[in-house]
Amino acid sequence: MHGLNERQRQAVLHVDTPTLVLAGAGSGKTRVITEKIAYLIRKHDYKPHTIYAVTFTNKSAKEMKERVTKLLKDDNAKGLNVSTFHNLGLNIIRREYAALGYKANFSIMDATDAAQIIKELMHKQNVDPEIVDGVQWDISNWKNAYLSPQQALEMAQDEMQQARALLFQAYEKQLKAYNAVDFDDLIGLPVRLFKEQPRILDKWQNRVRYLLVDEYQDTNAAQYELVKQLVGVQARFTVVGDDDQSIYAWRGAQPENLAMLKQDFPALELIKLEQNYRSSNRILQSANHLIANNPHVFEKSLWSDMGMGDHLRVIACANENQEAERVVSEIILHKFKHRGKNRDYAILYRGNHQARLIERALRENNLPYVISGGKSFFDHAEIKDVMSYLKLIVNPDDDAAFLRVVNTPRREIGASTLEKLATYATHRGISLFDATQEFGITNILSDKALRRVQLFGENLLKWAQQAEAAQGEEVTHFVRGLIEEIDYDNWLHETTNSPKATERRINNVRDLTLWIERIINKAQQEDGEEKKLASIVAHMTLMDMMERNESDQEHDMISLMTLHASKGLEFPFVFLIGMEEELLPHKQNLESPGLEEERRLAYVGITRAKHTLTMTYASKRRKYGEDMICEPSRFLYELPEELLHWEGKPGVVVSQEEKLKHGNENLANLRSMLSGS
Ligand SMILES: Nc1ncnc2c1ncn2[C@@H]1O[C@H](COP(=O)(O)OP(=O)(O)OP(=O)(O)O)[C@@H](O)[C@H]1O
Ligand SMILES: [Mg+2]
Repeated sequence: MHGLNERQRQAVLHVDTPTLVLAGAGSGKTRVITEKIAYLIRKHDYKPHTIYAVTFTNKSAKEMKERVTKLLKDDNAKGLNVSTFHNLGLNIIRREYAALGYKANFSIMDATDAAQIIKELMHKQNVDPEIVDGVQWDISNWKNAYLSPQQALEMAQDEMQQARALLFQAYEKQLKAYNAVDFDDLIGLPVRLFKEQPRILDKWQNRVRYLLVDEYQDTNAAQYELVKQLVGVQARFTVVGDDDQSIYAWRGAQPENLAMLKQDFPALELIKLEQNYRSSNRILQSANHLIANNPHVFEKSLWSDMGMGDHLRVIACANENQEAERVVSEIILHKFKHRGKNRDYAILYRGNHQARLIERALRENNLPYVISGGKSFFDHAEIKDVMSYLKLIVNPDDDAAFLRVVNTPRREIGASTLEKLATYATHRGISLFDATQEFGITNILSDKALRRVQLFGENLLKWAQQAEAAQGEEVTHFVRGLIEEIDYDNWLHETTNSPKATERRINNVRDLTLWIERIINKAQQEDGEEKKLASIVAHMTLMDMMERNESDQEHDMISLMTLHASKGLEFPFVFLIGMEEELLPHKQNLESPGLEEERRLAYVGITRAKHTLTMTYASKRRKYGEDMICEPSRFLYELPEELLHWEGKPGVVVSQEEKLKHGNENLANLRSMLSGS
């Protein structure tokens, strides 16, 4: 615990009473969690596998495990459970699937899969899409509030709500038939199971001897329930959070959970941290000043002994192109002056679409970058195809996967054949895959169709058997063999417009197999485990772009990410772009309580910076094919004037001349530095 301040030490030392650390950004909350895990293992003889820590992203889970391993040096941190809430839920379901009425190799449906299922259900049941617009959202909310379809139906107040609740019911039935769970189920199912079967809960309470939760302010009702269940009356837990950083209300997060803790656990020890170890005082004071505009559950005051630091810069740009160029030229210059590493720089923005121009500018200047939390790797059609094959091979009940791959590549199995097959399967209560294996279909399909369906079925069966037999490296061989056998590269050639796009897609598929290989090797090296396809598929479904890039991140690259994805991270030099009305705050959140959430988002962004923070806004921005005049964000005016340095005036479009002048200055600067070095 060397180097912790007094309050942090207290937070680590409280082992017998539940502990809440409530503190602002950069005050060492995450640090408390890692130190506490090490302390529990060292001084309280906790076995690592009895400690469970929950973090917000896969990336931070990985980082936390590494930090603890380092802290423990020779002591063994093997078996320590650090994961996201969703991964924790998945682990519970993996062990308890039978009690939940699932078969071992259940599939996990992501949001796109779920949307597809809902679309098909609407079509099947002839529901007017307009009536149920946004129903996926409702379903997610119901699940996060752990309401059953029955309860949703009872609560419905008009026909429209009824229609939605009925769709929810059908959706749940469909998932079950596919032996599949969706993302919300990963939390919801364990919660329900623990409610209904106290003996299983007992077992888990024994397994989870100590629970730690980071970024607690972003837990939703279901996640809080899971925490309460797991800790039980023993209440051995530590949670850390910052209500000012709650940015997931739109996903059901309830910052009130912070206040609820005191009610639910009267013995709760509340510890506040006030020293910030991350940012210069100018950055810190600006952040404090901004967030003071929000109503507060708990008052906090942060200080730092990192010196005043530079002024925060606000740069006016003529338009979004100039903004991108300017940010990139600032980075080039700064890197040169300070011999900065690429990885010291982060460019943060409100929405993913803002990354495009920045990316282009970075590429043009040969600056390596990595985007976190952008369009998921899994959203690419080719990745969906291959993953669907793998899912289906692992879980033959996954009809959604079956339908995706049955004609990819083309097998000439037509819509009417599929419909007959589906009717047959529904009638007999079996999956499409199973139906292909049955003799009964000979009576309903034409000879030609039958042959094709049976051939596909035989192949599936063969692959399923091969996959079942394979472990470790054999799994990689199997996946490569499969892609070759279905001649997938060729299919991409045939169906993709440009050679360049084809190449990109083939590379994506290659990346996927390389990634599978990495997962297998890692499991072998770290835990001596020979992975099977089923666990690899489950593991991968839970990952996001962030984790895929995890190995890249260790390389020297500039980070690009949304404000949401930046939570918990820190960078020496931060650029916050698009500081404009209707962008940040987002145009759909211009009024309370959305506006407060936007302000917290800005607060999160500002507090990522250690040494410098540069904010930019454009006076004009192209939206929907039109140039729109933009106003600087109101949040800029909520920062203390004396700590800012404005470059260019608000609302004044920078002329071509000025732009040129600036460009020339930059060049001249660079030249003089080059000649000086
Ligand atoms: N006692 C300490 N002495 C020196 N450095 C510290 C101390 N505590 C934390 N730090 C450092 O301060 C930085 C911020 O810590 P940490 O990430 O744990 O803060 P946090 O409260 O979790 O922030 P956030 O709210 O953004 O998640 C880290 O670089 C950490 O190593
Ligand atoms: Mg943190």
